[in-house]
Amino acid sequence: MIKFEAVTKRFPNGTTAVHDLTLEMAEGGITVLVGSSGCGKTTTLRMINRMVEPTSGTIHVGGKDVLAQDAAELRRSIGYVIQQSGLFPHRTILDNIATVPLLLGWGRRRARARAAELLETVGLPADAGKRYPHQLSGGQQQRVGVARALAADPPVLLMDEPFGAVDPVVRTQLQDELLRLQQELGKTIVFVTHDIDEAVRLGDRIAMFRTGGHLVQCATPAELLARPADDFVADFLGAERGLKLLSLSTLAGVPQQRAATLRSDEPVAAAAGDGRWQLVVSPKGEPRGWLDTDALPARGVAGDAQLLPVRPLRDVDSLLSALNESVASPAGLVARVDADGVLTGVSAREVIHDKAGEWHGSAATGAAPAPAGPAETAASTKADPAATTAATASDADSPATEADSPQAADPADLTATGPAAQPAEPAAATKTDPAATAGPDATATPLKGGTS
Ligand SMILES: Nc1ncnc2c1ncn2[C@@H]1O[C@H](COP(=O)(O)OP(=O)(O)OP(=O)(O)O)[C@@H](O)[C@H]1O
Repeated sequence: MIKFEAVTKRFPNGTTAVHDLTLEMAEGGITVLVGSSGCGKTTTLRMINRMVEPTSGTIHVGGKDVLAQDAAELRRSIGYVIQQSGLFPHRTILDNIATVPLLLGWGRRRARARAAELLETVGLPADAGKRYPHQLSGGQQQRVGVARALAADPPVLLMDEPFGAVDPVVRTQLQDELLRLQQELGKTIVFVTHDIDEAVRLGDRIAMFRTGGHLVQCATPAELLARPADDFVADFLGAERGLKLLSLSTLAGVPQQRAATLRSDEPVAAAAGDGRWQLVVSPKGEPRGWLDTDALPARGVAGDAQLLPVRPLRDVDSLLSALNESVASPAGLVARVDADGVLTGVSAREVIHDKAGEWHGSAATGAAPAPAGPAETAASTKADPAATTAATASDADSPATEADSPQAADPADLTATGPAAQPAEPAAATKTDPAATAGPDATATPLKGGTS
């Protein structure tokens, strides 16, 4: 969908921001550009919609040379989302979202109807449409920024650190939303971030740059983590890259075994001889907590206060979560539940660790990763709901396979003159210059799912 061929960008002050870049970005995928500050990510992104003109080389979008197209038209046809959302402060949310359709001459009624539809798409309530940007939280504003970029249904979205200014919780929510939307819409997305975790979570492919605008490696997240091209990439990925790799596989292929359970909503009487750790479940079968029977007087009665916390995981949860939980679990067992939260079995720490090692090995050798689909955990993994006790923790080894700012531009100017009136590359324009990033065309044009 997007093809860079021998592209170089040298700014008038002599800085080479991008050096001889040849890179292809697949249709319908998320390509994440990562690298340390000043390595040319934003410049690369902005050359796609000609907010920055390449010094040499060619860029094709959808088979067409961008330099052969009208710059303003090109910008309106490509979604663009920036860090500070770049909303117009004196325009309502609906009008902000409707900006590009209006510029494209859709007519007010149709443009607003589309804007209202998009509010819902990005998970905002309908009444948010009447508000002004300052009346929304930062995270909500970013959603509006995404909605605005999607307004004219562009095939390509450019996203420049769109979630950089929100707290980690909101950031994760926005990433989830983006992945959900991407499954629905299948856009070609180019996403800039300096956060490698974000890149691993979102990217189908990750392009890593180093200072001077050099592309060092472009690969899938698993390839990158398992086989970094050089020390620079390995350092950037960090000492925990082996663990990060585990975030890319799920628990689905990990064998389960039946759990020693006690079914009760009430304080429970621990039965002797059932092993040290028992999982107390509700009458419906939802895990409530671990019970250490050794800590009880013989045949003693346990109240909720004696239950140790359990954090059950589903098949879609990552191996990383499983490893983490297996370490945290007092029993060394991970409780597994189905989509309704009902216990299906437990997996032992050792089993999870082995699976993690296998996954790492296959990624490192480039072998196709074992499919981690739910099929591997057959329904037979379910513990018998009628059972109050079954295997004990000591059975763990058994192979239980049963188991930019709004001030940027005056909206009036926008509608009057259209984005085309803005120079593609304003003097001294940098990505922190709101006027450069949130100009009408900027707004006119600037959004993959994962396991937890
Ligand atoms: N308009 C400009 N004029 C001169 N130099 C520029 C201009 N825009 C960017 N640069 C320089 O080009 C290099 C690449 O900048 P760019 O913004 O593309 O990097 P980046 O990887 O996106 O950085 P960051 O992660 O800090 O946002 C930097 O050295 C920057 O100072």
